[in-house]
Amino acid sequence: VVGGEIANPNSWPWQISLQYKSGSNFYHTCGGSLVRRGWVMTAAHCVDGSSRTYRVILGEHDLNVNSGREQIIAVSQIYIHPQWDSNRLSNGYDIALLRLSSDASLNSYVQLASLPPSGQILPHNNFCYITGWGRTSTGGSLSAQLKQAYLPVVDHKTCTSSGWWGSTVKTTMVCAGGAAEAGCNGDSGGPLNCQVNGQYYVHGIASFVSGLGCNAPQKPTVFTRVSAYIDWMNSVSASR
Ligand SMILES: CC(C)C[C@H](NC(=O)C(F)(F)F)C(=O)N[N@@+](C)(CC(=O)Nc1ccc(C(C)C)cc1)Cc1ccccc1
Repeated sequence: VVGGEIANPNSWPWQISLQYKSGSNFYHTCGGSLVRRGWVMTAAHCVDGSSRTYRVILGEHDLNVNSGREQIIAVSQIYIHPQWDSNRLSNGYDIALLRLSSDASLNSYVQLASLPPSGQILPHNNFCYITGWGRTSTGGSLSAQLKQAYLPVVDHKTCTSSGWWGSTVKTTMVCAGGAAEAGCNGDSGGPLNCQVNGQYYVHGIASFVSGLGCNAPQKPTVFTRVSAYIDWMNSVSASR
């Protein structure tokens, strides 16, 4: 997250750290959201095509400190959207569901995300926050502690205009930010937390930022629009 501030610990209790194993260590690679006690929602590009071993950490705040609030659970199965194509990021479908090897325990540090109603489109400037442990500047380092940044929604009409993202952005995506604050590598898969009627809903999954810079002008952070994939998620997690 570029800009913004360190979040109050566990104030986004559905945020998870997705980590992959390399050698005998695990490394943070993406964010994600706990959507059911045994299911995490993240970006397809986070778990693409690799035969890696993944785990999720719930109740996390500082990646380098064990607070005792963390729950570390292995990923037992990965369900990537069937129309996802890693060579066609601009087609969308950048969404995946991770089945956990055991159910998370819900408490004040670990809670389920609220998902929006199917098809819901938020208005321009809707109040949202991005959260994550991603780079704190373009080419910078990851943040050890969870960060948050105010990222208001940029409507589709603005986001797809010339000078902005143009036709790269589809209606199955949500744009947010476009000023000094932005998502960056390592925030991928994490939530865009949007306030609707005083409650936070995970309305986006961090998908991509400009290759010119995480907070390049007129290139807001682009998220997978969660409300476009409610039926798919229900079909996957219902039967398993
Ligand atoms: C892994 C890629 C596919 C997605 C990755 N996503 C993120 O970093 C996210 F925003 F989700 F946190 C990203 O944007 N990676 N970049 C590497 C940029 C990138 O790949 N962006 C991008 C944008 C559009 C497209 C397609 C839709 C034209 C492909 C890649 C980050 C970056 C930005 C500036 C300098 C250095 C690194």
